[in-house]
Amino acid sequence: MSPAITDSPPPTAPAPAAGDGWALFLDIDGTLLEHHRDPTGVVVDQDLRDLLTRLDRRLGGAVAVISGRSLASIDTLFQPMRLRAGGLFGIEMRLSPADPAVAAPEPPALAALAARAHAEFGHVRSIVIERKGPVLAIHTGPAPGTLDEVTRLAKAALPGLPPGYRIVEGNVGVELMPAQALKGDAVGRFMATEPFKGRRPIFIGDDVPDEHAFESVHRLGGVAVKVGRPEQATAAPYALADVAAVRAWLGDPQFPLLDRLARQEGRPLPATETPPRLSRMAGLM
Ligand SMILES: O=P(O)(O)OC[C@H]1O[C@H](O[C@H]2O[C@H](CO)[C@@H](O)[C@H](O)[C@H]2O)[C@H](O)[C@@H](O)[C@@H]1O
Repeated sequence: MSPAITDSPPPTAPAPAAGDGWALFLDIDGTLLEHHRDPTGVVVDQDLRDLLTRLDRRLGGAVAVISGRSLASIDTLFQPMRLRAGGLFGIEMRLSPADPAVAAPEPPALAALAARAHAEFGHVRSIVIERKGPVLAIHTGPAPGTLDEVTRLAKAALPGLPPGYRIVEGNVGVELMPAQALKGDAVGRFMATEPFKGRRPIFIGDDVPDEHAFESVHRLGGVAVKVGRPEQATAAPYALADVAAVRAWLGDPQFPLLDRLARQEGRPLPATETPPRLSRMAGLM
């Protein structure tokens, strides 16, 4: 943790400059990008590339995406950019932008489950089966009832998968993943390396796997921000309404929350001082 941030500044001290002492971790789908029925249908616009480039420069390179997508998928989306990234919930790590995207292998039992899912659900238009090596996603979208059926199939297959596999039920589907697929661990690995080391992490995410990262940044003295779905329980004490709000907040040249948090170190923000675009989740702080 950065001494410059953990040592509360005296009340009269100026707020630290926006780029000092912070590291930024961003989920992709539902946080930086609006959802699309087909995972390959989302498009990264030039504004987002420019925003990430500016943030990276401002935070001295301490910016990474932590996603359920594979590194190859992240590279395809953001090309020609090469981001620091934790892909497949941290199974595929790229700690430095110079590192290549190395794909993790698919266990045979998971390939067999993917084939079964295709046989059972391949005809359902709303269902998309995404094979990502050691992680299998079955996206159900908003179709009523299909989530239950898909979850039943995944649960029945679980005992046949390698030890440690688990099912994560997300907002619009299920993902089967090995034990080491934990976004919080990916954050921890970045935080142990330059240029993240000694900084204070911020994680912004919208879905169930992001909760592990929220808890991780809390342990590291950081800040967790949940996007959307205010009705869901979350470990994140801060909230942004949607993708547009995330991008507007990240794009604000003043970084208002960061400066304010630094001034308020160790004390919750009074409700009246909550910045307008970033609201605290009711009852969580
Ligand atoms: O951790 P994230 O960056 O949020 O990635 C989570 C999953 O995102 C993608 O799936 C989700 O978004 C798709 C595009 O909007 C949508 O079609 C799908 O229903 C959502 O589940 C991605 O395809 C997955 O591999 C990620 O695990």
